[in-house]
Amino acid sequence: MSTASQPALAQVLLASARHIHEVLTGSSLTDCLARTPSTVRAAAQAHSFYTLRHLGLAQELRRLLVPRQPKDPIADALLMQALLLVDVAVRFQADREAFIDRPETPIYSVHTVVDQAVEAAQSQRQLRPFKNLLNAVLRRFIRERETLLEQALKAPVARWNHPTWWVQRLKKAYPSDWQRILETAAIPAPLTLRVNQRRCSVARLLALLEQAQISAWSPGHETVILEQARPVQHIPAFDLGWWSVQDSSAQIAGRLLPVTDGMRVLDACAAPGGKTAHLLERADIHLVALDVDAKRLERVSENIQRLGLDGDHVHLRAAPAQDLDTWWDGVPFDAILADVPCTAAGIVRRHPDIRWLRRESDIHATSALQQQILKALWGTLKPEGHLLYVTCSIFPEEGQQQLDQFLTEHADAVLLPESPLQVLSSLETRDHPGGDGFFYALLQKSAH
Ligand SMILES: C[S@@+](CC[C@H](N)C(=O)[O-])C[C@H]1O[C@@H](n2cnc3c(N)ncnc32)[C@H](O)[C@@H]1O
Repeated sequence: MSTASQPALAQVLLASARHIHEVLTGSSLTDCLARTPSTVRAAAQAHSFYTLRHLGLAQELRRLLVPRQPKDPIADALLMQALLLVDVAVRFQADREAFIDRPETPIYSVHTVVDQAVEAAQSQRQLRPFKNLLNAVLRRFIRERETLLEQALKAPVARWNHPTWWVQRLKKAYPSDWQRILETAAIPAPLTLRVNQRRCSVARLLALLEQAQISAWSPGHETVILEQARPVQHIPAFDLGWWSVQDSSAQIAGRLLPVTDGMRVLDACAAPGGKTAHLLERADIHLVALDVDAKRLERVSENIQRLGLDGDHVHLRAAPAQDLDTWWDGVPFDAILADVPCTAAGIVRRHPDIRWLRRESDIHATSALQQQILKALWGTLKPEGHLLYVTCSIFPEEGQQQLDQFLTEHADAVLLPESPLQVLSSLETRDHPGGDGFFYALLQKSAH
C-alpha cells in the first residue's frame, strides 16, 4: 500500500528497473534520477544504488535461471532487482544483526518482494507477458538459492560486481591490493563535508550538527563526516554557505596547490566547482575557472555564490582547455589546477553506475585527452609556478603512466615530494578520513 510519503514498492521497483536499463544503455544514474518523478525518486535511488552495487551477481543469477534473456529490458531489470531483494530478504531472516549497520540495504519480506515484483509487471501492459515468468523464476530462486549463489559466485563479474575487464586491470596494477579495492567499492561512502573556513569553523559546524541531532565527526583539516547520509537541505546552514559536500580525498587538491593572496590561478576543468570553491576559500586569488561544458559551468557560479565567494576576481570561461587560442589571453598563471576528465574509476563507491557505464576503450580515450590538456596548460604556467595534476581514477594509464610520460617530455617539470601520487579508496574511521581513489601530482616549472 502506498501513502503520500511512501510510494508502493511495485512503483519503486519499476522506477528502479528503468534506471538499471538506462544505465546499461549508457545514461548516468544522476540523469536517470533527474527524470524520475519526485514521489518515487528517493526510494528508487536507494534501490538503484543497491542493485548497481550488486549487478554482476544479479546478471549471473538471471543468466543461470533464464538462459534466454527476457526480450523486454525493463522486465529483465525488474527480475534482476527482485532476485537481489529476495536474497537480502532470506539473509535478513537468517541473521538480522548482520544488517544493523547497513541502513542502505532495502529489506522486505520474501513474500512482499515476489508479490510487488509481480504487481509491478501487472501494472504495465508491455510487462504483463513476463508476469508468470517472474513469479516462477523468483520461486525457483527461493528453493535453490544456495546452489545458485555458489554457482554464480564463480564468475568474477558476480564475485566482484565489476566488469571482468575492470577486475583484470586492477589485478595487474595492484597485485596485492586489488581485492581490498574491490571490497571497498562495495561499501557505500559516507556523506563528507568541507567547512567553508571563511564563514564557519569545524568546531562550530560540529556543535550545530549536534544541536540538530546529526552525528558527525572531523578526522582533521576542514573535513566533517556524517554518520548517516541525508539530503543536503536537511543539514543546517547549507543555504548560509557554511559547508559544501566534498569527498575527503577530493579535499586534498585545495590544500596541496600552493595559493596565496594576489596570485593569478587557473582551474582548468572546474565544473561543478568543488575544488574551485576550496581554492577561493583559502586565499584572495584572481581565478579563471574554465570548463568545456557551459551548462556545468553554471553550477560553478551557483556554488560560489552560495558560499559567498563570487565577485570580480573570478572569471568563468566555457572552452576546451587544450585549445589555448579559444580562451587564453597570454598572461601566465602562478598556479594551475588540472582536475582533468577521466574514467572516474576511483569514485565508484559514490557512483555505483560508473563501473557499468565505462568501456575498456574509454581509458585510452581519456588518457589521450588528459595528455593534450596537460601539455597545453604547461605552456600557460609561469616559471617557478605550480601545476597540480589530478584525476579521480585508479587506472595507472590516467595517473602514474601519464605523469612518467609528461616528465620524460618536459625537462623543465619537477615532481614535488609532497605529491601523494596514487591515493586508493579507503574506509573512514574516527582518526582516518578515508575517501575516494585519486591521483595527485604536484609539478613545479623550473626557473629557466
Ligand atoms: C573531474 S571533473 C572536474 C571536477 C571539478 N574540478 C570539481 O572539483 O568540482 C572534469 C571536468 O572537466 C570538464 N572537461 C572535459 N573536457 C574538458 C576540456 N577539454 N577542457 C576543459 N574542461 C573539460 C568536464 O566538463 C568536467 O566538468
